[in-house]
Amino acid sequence: MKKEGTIVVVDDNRSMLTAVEILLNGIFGKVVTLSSPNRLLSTLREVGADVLLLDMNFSSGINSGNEGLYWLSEVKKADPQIEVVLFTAYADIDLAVKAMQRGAADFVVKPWNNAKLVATLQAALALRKSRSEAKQLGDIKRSFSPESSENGMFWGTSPAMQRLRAIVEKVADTDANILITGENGTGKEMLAREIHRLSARKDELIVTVDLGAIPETLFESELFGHVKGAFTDARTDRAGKFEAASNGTLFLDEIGNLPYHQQAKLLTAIQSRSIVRVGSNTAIPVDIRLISATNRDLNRMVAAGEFREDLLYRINTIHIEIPPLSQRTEDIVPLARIFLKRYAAKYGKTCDGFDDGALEKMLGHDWPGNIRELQHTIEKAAIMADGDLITADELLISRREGNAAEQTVATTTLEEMERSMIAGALQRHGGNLSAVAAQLGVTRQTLYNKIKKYNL
Ligand SMILES: Nc1ncnc2c1ncn2[C@@H]1O[C@H](COP(=O)(O)OP(=O)(O)OP(=O)(O)O)[C@@H](O)[C@H]1O
Repeated sequence: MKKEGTIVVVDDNRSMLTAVEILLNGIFGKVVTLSSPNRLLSTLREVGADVLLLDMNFSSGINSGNEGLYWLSEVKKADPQIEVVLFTAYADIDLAVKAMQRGAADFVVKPWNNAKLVATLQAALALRKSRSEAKQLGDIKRSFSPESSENGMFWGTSPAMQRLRAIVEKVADTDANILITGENGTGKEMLAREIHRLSARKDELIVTVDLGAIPETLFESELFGHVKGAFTDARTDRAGKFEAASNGTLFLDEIGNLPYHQQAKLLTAIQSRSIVRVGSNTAIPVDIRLISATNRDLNRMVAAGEFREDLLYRINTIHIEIPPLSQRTEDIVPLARIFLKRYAAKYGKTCDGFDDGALEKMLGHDWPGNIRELQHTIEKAAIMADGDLITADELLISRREGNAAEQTVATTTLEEMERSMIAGALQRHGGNLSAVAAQLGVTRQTLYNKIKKYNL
């Protein structure tokens, strides 16, 4: 067989490096070894690497795999086409999942099996070739079709979603303000985008504002813009989200998190259909279609004096409540199949279905994190999958069992665990919400909600 492909191997254990070099030299076109990642980026460039075999832990660092993750992202930044296979002494599923989510092609656990290591590197090399061909093809295709419906919304067959779909089809093409409610991860943002796509404004922008995530001091300038000199950092005139969304759709996510005193400013803009940039006196007309979303009970908040009734009245001309996944069980398996197809393609896996045990496990779980939880579970399963069918063991979900009293105890413990995990991550990342959200695998919004919930 023709020897091809350039493989770079980085590991600080020299005897291991020699063993791998001898093994791979007989199989690949060129093998380059490095005992430290210091010159990694320049070496990859100089030798034109196809695949990098990267150790997750270097003896100088802590054995947390962070150094490997760091180099993985540096390499992908420098050349997204290089395939990276991670070498780890720890059969740590979470680390492997994290690495693959950040673009690694696969991972091999030490002590390694020679045949498995070679097969994994060969698969990564083949992946690199087919990706670069697909990229060329994709570039050509994209130039002909500007819209991609690849990750579109799945409605499913449950009566609840069918009813909801009928409402959406009726109202999408009007300018009615829509309020979408539902638990975390039920697909509120996805539905907002679908409504925009079905509306006459579909060729204009849908601009999303995460109301829970804007610092109080920046609220007005983010939403309404500012003029030069309005405050110290205002060096130029700048439009806000309302103006950016003009002629299109403004999606106000987590509207229930908007502090009370700012609700009046939002109401004024919606009512007058105009905004005034901070530091200016001139009203600028804006033509927006408003969609808002929250997982909180706004009627209860109104009753508790936390949400303005007049604002609620304005934003919920049409109210759509998305049911939790546990109330649309007929949609679980079809959704899981959609996600499996997506992630098997992403991670170059051949699995294309679930065995009976996996189906039973999926249907027996109540999915408190809804579609997002299902999606993450299937992504992890696709990463871990070895065969053609996903098995129950590859679906890493926790069953909720036991009587009600036991469940309460379990929930409290889980909440405590969650609180301390978030608190720890916040401390580690110096309060940087984006970094914490990325580490914990949740959206900034979910993180924000939990920070509020746990008073962190
Ligand atoms: N009907 C659907 N079909 C396919 N994928 C979906 C559907 N609904 C949600 N998803 C996927 O589930 C994930 C969560 O969806 P989304 O962010 O819209 O939920 P959300 O209710 O806005 O969550 P949160 O309240 O936490 O912000 C996304 O990755 C989305 O792509």
